Amino acid sequence: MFKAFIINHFYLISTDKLHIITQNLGKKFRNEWIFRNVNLTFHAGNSYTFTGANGSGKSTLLQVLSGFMPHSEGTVSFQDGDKTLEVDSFYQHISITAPYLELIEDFTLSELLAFHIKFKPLRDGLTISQFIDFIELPQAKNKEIKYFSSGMKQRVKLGLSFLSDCEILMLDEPTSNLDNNASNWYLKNVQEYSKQRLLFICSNQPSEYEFCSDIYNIHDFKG
Ligand SMILES: Nc1ncnc2c1ncn2[C@@H]1O[C@H](COP(=O)(O)OP(=O)(O)OP(=O)(O)O)[C@@H](O)[C@H]1O
Repeated sequence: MFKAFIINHFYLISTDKLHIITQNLGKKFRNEWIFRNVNLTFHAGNSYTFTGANGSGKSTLLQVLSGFMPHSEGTVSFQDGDKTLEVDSFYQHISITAPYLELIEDFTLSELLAFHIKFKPLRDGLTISQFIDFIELPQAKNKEIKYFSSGMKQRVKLGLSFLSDCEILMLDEPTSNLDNNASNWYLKNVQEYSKQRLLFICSNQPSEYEFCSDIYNIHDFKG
């Protein structure tokens, strides 16, 4: 019993390092509140999904949490142990895959990755060539991104989230444009590469988040 407590205690310490806390967080566009009174704490080592109808505010909440979009009331803070991080530094800890975030179309895949790793290195010292094998696109390494299919682009975006060396993954509609094979590739890797990290998913497809521990419906934050 005591041992279990100790193990649990250490588990909590080791996964609790980075966390995000929201207090009375709200966002409105003009006079329309998209969400209000969001009081949640998100811990590294856990996965969280936001569901809700089209236009309900999933992507908006994700962007507010990331610090990319300003909120209208309340607070969102990143805690690294006892330290509170500046909002300007949030991005260093996050990798986002979302339909509204575009890849640089004029680069080849190899050029894009060389550019990316100047800002966010890959985990475990992975090389560009290993990354390209991971996303299973070796034949496209010298092809310009503008000639990629939408599913190929989605693999690149997901690969960058899975393999970038950062603690927080934010995946908005992660399997959009993916065929069955690629959706299975996503499901296998999202579980593998979210271990010990903080994972957020915005989705209306249960198959994308079936493994997720905490699921929130945006409609619960309308009042
Ligand atoms: N920059 C903006 N200015 C004004 N309204 C916006 C802006 N961005 C989003 N909205 C509105 O906020 C609401 C929530 O949009 P959001 O994209 O967050 O929804 P969503 O739940 O992610 O939708 P979907 O499932 O279709 O992706 C929508 O009514 C949208 O029109």
